Amino acid sequence: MSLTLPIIDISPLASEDRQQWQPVIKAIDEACRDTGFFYVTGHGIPAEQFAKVQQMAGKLFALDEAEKQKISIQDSANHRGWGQVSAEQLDPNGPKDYKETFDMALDLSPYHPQVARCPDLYGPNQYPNIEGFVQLVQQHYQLSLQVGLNILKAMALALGEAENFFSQYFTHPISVLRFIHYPPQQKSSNGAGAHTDYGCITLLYQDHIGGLQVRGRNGEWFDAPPVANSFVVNIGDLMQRWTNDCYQSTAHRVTSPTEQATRFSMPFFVEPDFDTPVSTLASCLAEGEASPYPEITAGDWILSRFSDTYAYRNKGN
Ligand SMILES: O=C(O)CCC(=O)C(=O)O
Ligand SMILES: [Fe+2]
Repeated sequence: MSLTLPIIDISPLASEDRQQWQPVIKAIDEACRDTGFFYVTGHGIPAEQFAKVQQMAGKLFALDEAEKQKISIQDSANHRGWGQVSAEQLDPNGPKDYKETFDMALDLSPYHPQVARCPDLYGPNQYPNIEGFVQLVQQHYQLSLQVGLNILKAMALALGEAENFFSQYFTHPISVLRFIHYPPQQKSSNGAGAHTDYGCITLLYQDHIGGLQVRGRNGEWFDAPPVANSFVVNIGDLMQRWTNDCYQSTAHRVTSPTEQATRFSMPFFVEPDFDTPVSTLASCLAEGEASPYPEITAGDWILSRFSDTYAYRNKGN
């Protein structure tokens, strides 16, 4: 089944002329209130940058298992590094995910005050020993964050807030850049189980292989095929809560490639500072309506969702 997701050129958001933002704000608002999934182009990251990062990720996944084990996410207190195939199970009722992963985020020394505040999410990254790796992924993290903040600017304005409403909470963001490698399987089967994302929004770069599927509001699954030089953007659960369900997170899943193809994707999970107070936006409540969601910090919310997904995090290590 196919359902066409909107493709929104966000390049006008970089203009000094705020009038030019209006059609983009409107298109993003409509997409967020509808399927909660859309493509963005005109984000400013050149195709060559993605090619470089994908090549670097290929070097990482091609390392010997023993080398990758040295940076295992299971040995990281703050969820960084390499995750082996089947470490994750996004759909608690489905099979384990047939994918390997690498997670990186803000690199803070263990003595940074934020680490004391939340050692589960802040702290050092774990990097492979590959020339140029650290510099490239850190640069890519910053570029992705800027795109995320630009989209959040449009969302804030659409929701009747100041343009920096969301970006004010990105001093020490818990946003994560993730590489995913989906090895081929014999027959078409689960690569990543059905799930919603936890945070504000996700920017997903996917290569040309395909396999991403989105559950429409009518409950049917449809393909979200690759679109060159785009991000697929979707709403996460934290944003759903923040907006009192005006913007809803949408379930999605990935089917493994078959035959000899391997798939690469790279989500960037846009998540604010750990201590961000998340309480329902006034514009998302009817007059006199009490919010159904008590205030929570962004970090406490993300942590509660993590423990549902990763078995190893519940085993005391
Ligand atoms: O690999 C993909 O296309 C999607 C991955 C995903 O949904 C996730 O990691 O949350
Ligand atoms: Fe996802």
